[in-house]
This record gives sequence, structure tokens and C-alpha cells, in this order.
Amino acid sequence: MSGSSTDRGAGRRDGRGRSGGSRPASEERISPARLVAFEVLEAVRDDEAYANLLLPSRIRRAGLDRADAAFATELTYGTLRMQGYYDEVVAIAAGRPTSAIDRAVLDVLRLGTHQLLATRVPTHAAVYEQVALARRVAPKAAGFANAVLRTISRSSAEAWRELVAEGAKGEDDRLARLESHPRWIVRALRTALAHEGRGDELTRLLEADNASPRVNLAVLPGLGVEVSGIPGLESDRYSPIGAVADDPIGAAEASSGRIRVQDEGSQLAALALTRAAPVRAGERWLDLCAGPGGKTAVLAAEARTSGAVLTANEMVPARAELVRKALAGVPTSVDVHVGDGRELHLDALGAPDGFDRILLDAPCTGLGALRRRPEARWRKSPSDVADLTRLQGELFDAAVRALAPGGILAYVTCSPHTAETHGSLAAALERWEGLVDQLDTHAVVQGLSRHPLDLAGDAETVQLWPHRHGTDAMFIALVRRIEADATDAPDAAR
Ligand SMILES: C[S@@+](CC[C@H](N)C(=O)[O-])C[C@H]1O[C@@H](n2cnc3c(N)ncnc32)[C@H](O)[C@@H]1O
Repeated sequence: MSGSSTDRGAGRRDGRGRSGGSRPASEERISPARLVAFEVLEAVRDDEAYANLLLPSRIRRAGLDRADAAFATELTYGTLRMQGYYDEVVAIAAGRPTSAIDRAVLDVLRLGTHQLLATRVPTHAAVYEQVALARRVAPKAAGFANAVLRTISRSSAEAWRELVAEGAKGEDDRLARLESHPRWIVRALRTALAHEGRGDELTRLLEADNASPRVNLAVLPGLGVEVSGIPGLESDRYSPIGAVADDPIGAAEASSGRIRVQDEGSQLAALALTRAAPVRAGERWLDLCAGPGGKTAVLAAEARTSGAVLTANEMVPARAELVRKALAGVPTSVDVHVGDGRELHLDALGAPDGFDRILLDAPCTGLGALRRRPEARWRKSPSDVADLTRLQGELFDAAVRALAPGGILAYVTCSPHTAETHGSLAAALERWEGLVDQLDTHAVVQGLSRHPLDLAGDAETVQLWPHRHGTDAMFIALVRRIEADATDAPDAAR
């Protein structure tokens, strides 16, 4: 086996290395799409890069045409999502654990396995090109890569699934292997579905996490753009401001910021707050954790049409800058503050009497958006959950303190993990007992949805799901501050 990624020198990357009398690696043609996919996997592995952010720039830099860009995207996303499953396949075919395989070579094998088992790429092309890539990144490993990929190519995708399932220890382990999720995430998703009596949907959810989401658009309301007025745009299923298009990116780019790419669940979460009750002119609204500003843009458009005044807050300066950019298409003034949402100064925010509506789109594990961030599932760990639930509780308390009497808080996560959803909420409600009550969030969200949503669980909270609604797994809970003095709150809440 070749050395680690650090001892793969530039010379060998440049193709000066040779393998057993073959042509110099630099002369072997590797398709640019495969090279782009490999480079992104490498950056994800070594530099903690985010594939969804890096891939577009690498595609541009390589000058890929539309078809090659689509192929590079499929290779990158498919390989990262199914990495856990492909590692099981590679380990069986190689007769050794993947921890014993050079990491660059392992990425080459994962890419090859994806082509062999999940695409229509001809076997000879997949093996030939991945072996050429192996020769380029780790010349001594070319023979090994060839042997492993040929072994994989000799059995069908179905036969490999049976082989991988054979080694499973129990049902969660079987699903984790076959559906390529860490076991702790399988358990967390099982618990979340069981909480609403839908445990039997687990396999469908895991499969949905492995599928490419379609691109949804939000047509910001009140800005003179109507779905019906734009050729190629059609209304989405649930969100009253949602649309789908043949060329969604083109539609968004041509709209001067008035049409934005946004998951339908995120649209529903923002609208749940703005439409939970009639708006009185002059209401003060706060988006407490606003970056990068997708929901802020919806809130701003809604505030503009209803006469409310929106303030946004974000702790990370670079993300606050993204919020300002997200607001470019909405001709209204929104103050974007940079600060810790746990330490709000109402006077400085221009709302000494508190806010009438607050969106707390809380920092969370993001387990509800695994389809969009293909590497995310491999980066999270159960220990993240404890830190995040503490932060969620502190932000929740700050938000309630900042609410005017009768004001409404939307507590939102893009995670269905019950510790971050029902757990954080229940703990906060206990701290604020007698000072806040819950609204019928089902009724609010059903009331604004274009078509009835199949919602389960208690009426006070809404949990959306990729497999059931085609949205990210957004959790939404609407809470109202009772018209009483918050200084009555217990110490923990103040
Ligand atoms: C889930 S994201 C919000 C997404 C946003 N609402 C949107 O739709 O684009 C959570 C945000 O909270 C920010 N954040 C984390 N801790 C914070 C804190 N203590 N105070 C304010 N913002 C915080 C993060 O930087 C991140 O941008």
C-alpha cells in the first residue's frame, strides 16, 4: 500500500511516478469530471471543506460543460452520501478494513464503487479511469485498486447489498450499513419517528436522505413577482410562496433577489411566525440567529407588506454579511446586528418594549438536512447534541425575555433529533411555566399550506420530513408569552 496522503509528493501527482512498466500517469486520460469529484473528496477529507460550497467553484475552474458538471456533481454527492455503505463493500472486496487503506486510495475506490454499483457508467470505463486515478495519486496502489474494483464489478448491486447486510448486528446496524448513516443517527431518527407514532417510516426516511433533493424556490411576497407571471415556474406543493422551475437557478439569478432558492420547509417555518396571527402595523420582529439569511429575506418581505419592522441578529460577522446580501432584493430597511443572541440589549436593538415576534432558528446538528450536505453525517457526533441543546436553551430563554407581552416566538430547528426538538422545548417550557403557552402550530401551518400536510404527533409542534413532505426535516414550535411580567420568572429563566 502506498504511504499516507502526506507522502504522495507533487511529482507523483504530476504523473512522474510509474507503475510496473505502464505509461507515465500524466499521459493517461482521466475525465475532468472524475478529477473534480476526487479533488472535492480530497478537500472534504483533508481540509474539512463543504462539498456544496466547493464543488461549484471547482466545476467552474475546470471549465466543465453542463453534462460533465452534472456527472461531477453526481459522483461527488453520491459518493459522499453512500460512503459508509461503499466502505463496507470495499472492505469485503479488499479483505481488509478500510482503516488499513491509504485515504486517497480509499477515495478513489469509493468513487469507483459508486460508478459500478449506482450509475450506468460502463464497468470497463469505471475501472480503467479509477485505476488511472489511483496510479496518479498513489502509483504503488494501482494494482490493488484494480483488483478491488474488478472484484466489486463481478457481483451485482443487489448481491453486494446482501453481502453487506449479512455482517450486520441487529436492525439498526443493518440499516446503518445499507443506508449509509452512522448508527447513532439511525437511532436518533428512529426515536424521532417513533415519537410521532411513525416508526415504520424509518427506511423511507433514510432512503430520502440519500436522494438528491429537488431545488425549491421562494418567490418573496409583495415584490411584484407572481409565479403565474413567469414562464417555466409552477407553484410548489405546500408553501404559498413556493415555486419549482425547470431552470430554478436561472429563475433565481434573473430575479434581482426577489426569487430565492430555499427549501419549502424553511419557507413554512418563516411563514408560521409571520402568519400565526394577524399583524398590527408597527409590530417589531426579530430574527435572532439570522445567518445566512434565507428566512430573514422571507420575514423582511412579509414585514414590508404588513407594516412590521424587522431586525436581524447574527453572532458570526461573515454570516451577518450574508444576511445583508440575502436582503438585497427586498426594498426595506432591516438593521442587521452582530452579537450573541443570548445577550440581547433591547434598547440597542431599538425595541425597548420587546419584540412582537421572534424567530429562533436555532443552531442545531442539522440532521434534518443530510440530503443537502452530503458529508455532514460523517462529521457530526453524539457529543455535539449536548452542547447544542444547552445553547438552544439559553437562546430560547433570551428570546422569551425579549418578547413583548403577548409576543410570539417560533422555535425552529433543521434537526428532528428529539433532544433538540421536544427535549429543548420541554425543558424551556418548564423553566417558563405560567409565563408562556403553546400555540396550535399544526393549525397555523396547515392553515397557510396550499395542500394539506400529513402531520403527526402533538398539535403544538410541527415536524416536517424529507420522505413525507419532500422538505428538510424542520421542526417548528410556536410559543406565546403570556401577558405577565417576566421578572416573575424563576431564576433559571431570567
Ligand atoms: C440554523 S442557522 C440559521 C439559519 C437562518 N435562519 C437561515 O434561514 O438562513 C443558525 C445561525 O445561528 C448562528 N448562531 C450560533 N450561535 C449564536 C448565538 N449565540 N447568537 C446568535 N447567533 C448564533 C449561527 O452562526 C448560524 O448562522
